[in-house]
Amino acid sequence: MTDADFLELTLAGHPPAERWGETPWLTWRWLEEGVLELLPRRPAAMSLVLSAGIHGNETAPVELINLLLAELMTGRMLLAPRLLVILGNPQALRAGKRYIDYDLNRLFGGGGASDKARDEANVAGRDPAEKNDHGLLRHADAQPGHADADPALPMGAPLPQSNETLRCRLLQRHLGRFFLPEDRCRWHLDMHTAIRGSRHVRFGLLPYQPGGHDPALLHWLNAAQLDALVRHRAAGTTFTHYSSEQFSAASVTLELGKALPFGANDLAQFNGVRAALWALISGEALPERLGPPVKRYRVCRQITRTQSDFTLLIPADTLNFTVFDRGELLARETGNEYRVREEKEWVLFPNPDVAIGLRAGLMLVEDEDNQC
Ligand SMILES: O=C(O)CCC(=O)N[C@@H](CCC(=O)O)C(=O)O
Ligand SMILES: [Zn+2]
Repeated sequence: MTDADFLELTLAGHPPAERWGETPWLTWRWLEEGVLELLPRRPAAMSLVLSAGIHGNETAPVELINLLLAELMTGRMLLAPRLLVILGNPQALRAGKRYIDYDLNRLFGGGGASDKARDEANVAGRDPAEKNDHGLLRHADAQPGHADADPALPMGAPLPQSNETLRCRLLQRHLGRFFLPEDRCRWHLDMHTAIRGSRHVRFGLLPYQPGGHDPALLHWLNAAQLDALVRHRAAGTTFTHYSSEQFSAASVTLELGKALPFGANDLAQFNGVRAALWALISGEALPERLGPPVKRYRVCRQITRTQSDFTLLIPADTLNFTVFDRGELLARETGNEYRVREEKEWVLFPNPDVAIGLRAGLMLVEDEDNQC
């Protein structure tokens, strides 16, 4: 595959003619569509999962990964960690859609706690009582391809098999196989882009980690010149929650700009992330932090759509990280109103087009105590 291109092959739906190969620094294996393992010849101090394209319309990080692979596969770049590269949802990437049947990033860990439980846990700042039941993908955490949940499927019912339920199980199996019991350092960087524009263009979301976050990961995020970091305060069903909870990986979801089609991205916006990623992978020193310190937030509440008449009152052109004042009405539905409770709250990922039971937005407060 040295001259071929991982992304091109994945989009074409063809495996490479050769399914393994080597350079002076590494050996590689195409494990299956969108899953490539690269192992350094020298002993590695880290096992790193690098994923993108969990949502098929989020293309900039996929292009970044492809540039990185071109360097590695031609022997121009050294490889320091054991590396598993994942293009999360090849069918959705081909279709240029967030997902085909369900939102893949609401399926990991078997569903488990409902979004309602996460909402309550965010307020209380604790893990929801309901924990994951592995292997069973449940309706409460899946997002059908239309705004309303399928009425034939009661909340909590097992999901029918689909592109995303299958892909989720497969990716979970790959993580289980890739991470080794003897690993001393496991990282997972899952790269996304936001649907709407953001006041902070490059930011990270740290999954809930009761024991706190790995200082080496926080240092790397700083060196990657991120503008902001958001700390989740409840367990979730994202890929990074899964790797963090199941494998004690230092995991982060990176959000790089706004979702655009392949070829329309300005990758120069992500030069900082690119430099830090290249340094991590080639085992070189991390770049210095430039500019102002990372702005820190934590999730204080999740807005969850629970009724069919749910109305989000946040205007469609509102940027992520727009601030709202105490008392402002954000959303309403029968029996429920979402108003800003804290003196100031910042909105993230407001989305009226989600299924009943799912997250329609996150509300954040500043997290200036640096307790990430
Ligand atoms: O812009 C949006 O509304 C969504 C962008 C996106 O896909 N974000 C991830 C964040 C995962 C997390 O909360 O850690 C997602 O929604 O899955
Ligand atoms: Zn995404």
